[in-house]
Amino acid sequence: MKLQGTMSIRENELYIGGVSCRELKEKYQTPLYVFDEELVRNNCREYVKHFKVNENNNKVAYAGKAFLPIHMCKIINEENLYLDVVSGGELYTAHKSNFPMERILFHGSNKTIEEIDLGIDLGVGRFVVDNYYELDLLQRICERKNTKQAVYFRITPGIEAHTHDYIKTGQIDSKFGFALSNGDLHDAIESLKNYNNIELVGIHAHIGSQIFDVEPYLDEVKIMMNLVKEIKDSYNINITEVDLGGGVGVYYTQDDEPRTIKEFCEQIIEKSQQVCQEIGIKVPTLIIEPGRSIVANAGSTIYTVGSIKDIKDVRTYVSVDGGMTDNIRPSLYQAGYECAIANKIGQDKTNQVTIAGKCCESGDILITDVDIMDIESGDILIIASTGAYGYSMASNYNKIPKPAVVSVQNGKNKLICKRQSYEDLLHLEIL
Ligand SMILES: Cc1ncc(COP(=O)(O)O)c(C=O)c1O
Ligand SMILES: N[C@@H](CCCC[NH3+])C(=O)O
Repeated sequence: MKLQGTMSIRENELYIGGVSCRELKEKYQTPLYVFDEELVRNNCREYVKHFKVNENNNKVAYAGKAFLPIHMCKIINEENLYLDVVSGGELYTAHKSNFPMERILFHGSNKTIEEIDLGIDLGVGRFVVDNYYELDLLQRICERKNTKQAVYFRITPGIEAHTHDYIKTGQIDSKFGFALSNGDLHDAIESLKNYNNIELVGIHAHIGSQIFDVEPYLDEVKIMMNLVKEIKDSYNINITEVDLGGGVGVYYTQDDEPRTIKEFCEQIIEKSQQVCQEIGIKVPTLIIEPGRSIVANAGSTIYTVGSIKDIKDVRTYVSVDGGMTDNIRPSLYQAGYECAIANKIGQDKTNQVTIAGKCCESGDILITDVDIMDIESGDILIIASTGAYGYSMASNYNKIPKPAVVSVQNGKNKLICKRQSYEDLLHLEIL
C-alpha cells in the first residue's frame, strides 16, 4: 500500500497524522474513516497556488459531493476556496458552517422549487443553470422575490474523457447541461431577453471524473474560450467567468498515474492564455471544481478483520466489519484500492486474499485478490484513499450504521462525525 500524506511507520505500526491506527481503533472502534487534515489543507494550498487564485483572481471551488461534513466546510473556508454544492442538503450544511454564501456555486440538473428558494434566500453567489426548466423556474422565483441572480450556463461540450462510463459527463449523450452541437445553448441564450431577473456571467462544463489526461481539459478550454467570443459577438453578452468543472484523477492503485495538481493547473492556465490571445479576447476569470483530488488520498478506512474463509485452491475471503455501505465504489464502478494490515505494516506480503464486506450481497467485495501480510481475525485492515465519495455515498443498507469520521493532525485526533447508533437508524421512523 502506497503511504499517502502524513502516513508513517513506527515499530511495525501505521500512523496517520502522528496517531497510530491501533489507538484510533481502541478509542473510536471500527469501521472508522480517518482524515489526514494536513494533506487536505496542503492539497487546497496547491490548488490556490498553482491555479493563481491570488495573482489572477481565479477561483478554486471544492466539490462538496466528495465529502462535506461541517468540519470540511470550515477548512474550505479557511483555505479561501469557493464551494460547489449540488443539493439543498449540501447548501444547508455550508450555511450551518457559516460558509460565505457569495462563494457558493449551486449546481444540480433538477433543482427543486424549494432548493431554488433556499439558494436565493441564502444569497448564493452563482446558480449553475442546467436546462430550460430551471431557467424558467429561476426567473419566476426571482421575479416573485424581486431579485436578480447571477448565473452560469452548464454546457455539454461534446468531449469524451477517458474514464468509467458512469462518471463521464461531457459527451453529447448526457443528462447534464445545454448541448452545444444541437443549438440548445444558443436557444437558451436567445431566450434570456425574456428573463430580466437573470444575469448570465459565466459558462460551465464538467467533462467527467477520475481523469488522468490533461488533453481533454485543453480541448475544453479551447471550446469554452471560443464560446465566450461567440456569445459576445452574437449576443453582446460579456462572459467574465469560465468554470471548467472538476475531475482531476488521483492514485488508488499502481495502475493509476495521476498528474500533479501543479501540472494540471499550469497547463490549463497556459492554454487559456494562448487561446484567448489567438482569438483576441481578455482571459476571463477561471474556475476549477476539484473534489476527489482534494480529499481522496487524505482519507482511509480502518476495519477489524473478522471471519477468514479459505476455500482450498480457489480463494481466501477475509471479511471486515464494513463494506459496500461505507464504500460503494468497488461495487458501483469496479474501483480498485490498496490495503494493508495497520498493526503489521512492516511485514512481508505472504498471502493473497479477497477483502469482503459484511453485507448480504455477493457483490460486496472491497478488493479482489490482493497480496497482503499474514492475516488473522482481530487485525486492523486499512484501505487507503477512501476520502472521496466514501462517507458521502455511504448507506444504511442492511441497517448498518454509518461509521464515525475522525480527523488526525500533529499527533492529535478529533471526532468530526459521530458513529450512528441503532437508535439513530430508527430516528425517522414513526413509532
Ligand atoms: C459539476 C461537477 N463539478 C465537480 C465535480 C467534482 O469532480 P471530482 O471529484 O472528480 O473532482 C463533479 C463530479 O464529478 C461535478 O459533477
Ligand atoms: N461518485 C463518483 C464520481 C461522480 C462524481 C459526481 N459527478 C465516484 O465515486 O467516483
